[in-house]
Amino acid sequence: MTRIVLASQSPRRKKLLQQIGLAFEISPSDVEEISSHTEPGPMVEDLAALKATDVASKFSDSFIIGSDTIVVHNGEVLGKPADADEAFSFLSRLSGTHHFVYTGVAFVKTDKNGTIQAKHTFYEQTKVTFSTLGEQEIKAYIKSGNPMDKAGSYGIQDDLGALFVEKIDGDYYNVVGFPLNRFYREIKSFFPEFDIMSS
Ligand SMILES: Cc1cn([C@H]2C[C@H](O)[C@@H](COP(=O)(O)OP(=O)(O)OP(=O)(O)O)O2)c(=O)[nH]c1=O
Repeated sequence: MTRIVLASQSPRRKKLLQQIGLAFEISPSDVEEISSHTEPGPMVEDLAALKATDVASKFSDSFIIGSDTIVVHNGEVLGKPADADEAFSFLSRLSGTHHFVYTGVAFVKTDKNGTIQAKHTFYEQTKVTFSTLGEQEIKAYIKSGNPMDKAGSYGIQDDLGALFVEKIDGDYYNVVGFPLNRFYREIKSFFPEFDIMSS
């Protein structure tokens, strides 16, 4: 059976793929995350493909999955905050307004010689609306440490992060970092040999 490799260090992505019963290995990529694309959708697809392709060079006869998540507020991309001050600035901007979370996913298939046989990418978008946050609430959340490794400085799945989200339009799991429903649909269309339900 073809080996499945998740090219990600994200504990959330690991948990979500375990949740659907997929058997996979983890091999994070340390490729520099720079894209020439400026539109968010193509940008996250490109970054996901960069990660998957980087890891693909180490695995023959494998199916490699890469992913990337960003937050876009008023047309501006918010990645992971550099420090607590930037986390404060990001969360202040998200307060009382909506933003979009984009996650790109890339599948790369390698053959027995390690050559890339197929590559497929897609992205999913979810609209998230925050309620109005007070300065003290933002500071308390930053103190918990949870925002620091997350795009836009929050985790919808965090104990306190969840309190800020008024509503979402789209896939919740896309916000967490991996769009499970779209992933399933794309696999069924493009790689029907992967029968997730009986893997
Ligand atoms: C908006 C949001 C993001 N995130 C996370 C998902 C991603 O892990 C992270 C965005 O950073 P990414 O660069 O997409 O991923 P990563 O660095 O964690 O892992 P890797 O590059 O190895 O795949 O933000 C949440 O966990 N919850 C949220 O609500």
